[in-house]
Amino acid sequence: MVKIALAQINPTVGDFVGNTRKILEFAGRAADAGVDLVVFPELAVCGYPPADLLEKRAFVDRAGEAIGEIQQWTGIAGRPAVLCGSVMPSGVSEGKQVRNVAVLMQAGKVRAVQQKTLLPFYDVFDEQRYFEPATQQALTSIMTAKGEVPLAVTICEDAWNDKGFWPRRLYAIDPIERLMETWDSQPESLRGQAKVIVNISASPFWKGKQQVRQEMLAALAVRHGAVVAMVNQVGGNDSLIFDGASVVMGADGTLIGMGAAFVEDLVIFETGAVVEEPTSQKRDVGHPLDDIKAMWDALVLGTRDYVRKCGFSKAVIGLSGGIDSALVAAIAVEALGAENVMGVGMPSEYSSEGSKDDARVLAENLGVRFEMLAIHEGYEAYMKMLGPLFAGTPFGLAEENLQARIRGTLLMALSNKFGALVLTTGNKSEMSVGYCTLYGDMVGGLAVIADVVKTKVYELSRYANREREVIPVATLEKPPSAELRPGQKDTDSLPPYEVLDPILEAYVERYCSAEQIAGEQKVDVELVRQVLKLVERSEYKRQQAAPVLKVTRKSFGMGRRFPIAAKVQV
Ligand SMILES: Nc1ncnc2c1ncn2[C@@H]1O[C@H](COP(=O)(O)OP(=O)(O)OC[C@H]2O[C@@H]([n+]3cccc(C(=O)O)c3)[C@H](O)[C@@H]2O)[C@@H](O)[C@H]1O
Ligand SMILES: Nc1ncnc2c1ncn2[C@@H]1O[C@H](COP(=O)(O)OP(=O)(O)OP(=O)(O)O)[C@@H](O)[C@H]1O
Ligand SMILES: NC(=O)CC[C@H](N)C(=O)O
Repeated sequence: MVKIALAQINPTVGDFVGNTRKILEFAGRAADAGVDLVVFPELAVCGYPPADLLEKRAFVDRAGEAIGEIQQWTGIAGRPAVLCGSVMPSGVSEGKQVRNVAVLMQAGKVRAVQQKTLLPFYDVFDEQRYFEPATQQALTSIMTAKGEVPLAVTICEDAWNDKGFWPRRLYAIDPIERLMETWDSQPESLRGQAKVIVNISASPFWKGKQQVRQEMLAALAVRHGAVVAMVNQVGGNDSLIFDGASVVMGADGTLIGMGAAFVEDLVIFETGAVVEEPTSQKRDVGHPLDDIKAMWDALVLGTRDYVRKCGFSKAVIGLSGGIDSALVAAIAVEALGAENVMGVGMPSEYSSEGSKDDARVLAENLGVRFEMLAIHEGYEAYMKMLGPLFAGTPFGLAEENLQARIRGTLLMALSNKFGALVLTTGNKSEMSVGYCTLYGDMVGGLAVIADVVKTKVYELSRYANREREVIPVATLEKPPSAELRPGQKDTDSLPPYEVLDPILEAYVERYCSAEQIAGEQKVDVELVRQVLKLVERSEYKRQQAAPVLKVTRKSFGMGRRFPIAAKVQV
């Protein structure tokens, strides 16, 4: 019988002092609950993903010092063992300098160090760039009042290669299978005990991911007849949002415990020869996972953590009266508080009265400060300067984009003056086809909804209105328009979003061909090709864009790398 706590914490990358303090605080709470072992996520002492910070020797040394402090904490009698993710020198003369490890500490000593075996290298992950993989796995154990309890310790991706679950596996090795084989060759006294697989993770969110994790861990539990306990990091680190939602699976594959999603949590469960009910929260267990709610919560957490971990508390947003800026403002208010969000209306001569009113009503509904800065005079001044060069040319994109750029300049001026981060409002549909202006509406520090296609922007906006009308109905109902020339509508340049979005999802997220998409969506292949050409032609914009909060399997940014100066056939 062993009592284990999963400490689902929100570390900040590189903040060894703050992270260690948090680890010891959670360890203390777990100790008060009388657990034998408290488990922290992958790389908990330094935060995940540390990226090229791992190449700095001082960074790795500081991780060692943090582990030393935690080890010391376990030295006081009656305190639980601690299993914690860290980085350590690999000590090999050939190969990578560092290793990604789970360190088991008890009674003031390091009892075991298990190195990560499977290093993910796809999408947003780049672990093979830094870490030396483990070549072997060993069972470990902790001492409890009732004797020695064996444990199979793994690190995140180590659990993601089960042959029974994945139709095509990425790696030839299955560390869990190896550990379970070792289990069966243990001395009789240990072999008789319930099998426990502990997985320390930093597993970022995307829509549908919680379901995949639960199904995968359930499959592992059943195949090996083991309790599987996965502790996940929580919090936003740049583009990645970690949802927590740590999981305890019974040996029969039923979900017996789960951490709350998108907040820190401590999940405590007991297990022995017979799996018992967890003693901790059973929140979320058995509830259907709602994609829109999960995306909303993810965007709120991602925005809050990005702004705060970058040292800001306030945000400024251009409010056009349109749906994108309205949604971003609603997310920002939930993330930062209304008192920390400022909305700015910047009408031009092409802005409709309705749009100006909608922006004001939105700000009132949200309770945020709202200022109006008309851009007409500034626009006239620019046109006067450019007059000699533009003489004789028709009004066109240059003049349209100038309006967006004046707005961008004003927002950045407000940011500089008042120390508020500019939140950029472009959605994934626009970012895909390049329907946005460089140094104009693309300015800003964080692209909050650039992984949300326009049709989902509407769904999220309706979710924002779940309790009361926050986003004005007029904003939800009017046809999308950039209002950069008289009577402009998005559909002048693009197919309707109901047609466009499925094409984009198929191409951007699943890499389907034009023919596949045309067949799948029952649309003209030439229309599909036109859209795909826009996507290919606007890669340069995406590579200059602010970091995008990732909420789908394939978002723009570090997990989707395409050349710019290339000739791509679609
Ligand atoms: N390969 C490359 N690498 C680096 N830079 C490259 C480039 N190709 C062009 N460029 C540069 O980019 C410029 C063109 O890009 P850019 O100036 O941004 O503008 P552009 O893409 O020509 O126009 C912006 C489009 O977005 C629409 N818009 C704007 C604002 C808001 C919204 C909305 O609904 O939210 C829509 C607008 O109606 C228009 O259709 C070129 O003049 C050139 O300087
Ligand atoms: N009149 C305006 N006042 C303030 N900000 C504006 C104005 N027009 C555009 N912006 C800013 O530029 C962004 C791009 O807006 P635009 O209206 O061109 O396109 P959109 O994609 O329809 O966005 P939205 O749905 O927010 O209107 C807006 O989200 C907003 O942040
Ligand atoms: N940190 C990791 O090893 C993460 C990889 C894992 N497949 C996940 O997405 O959860």
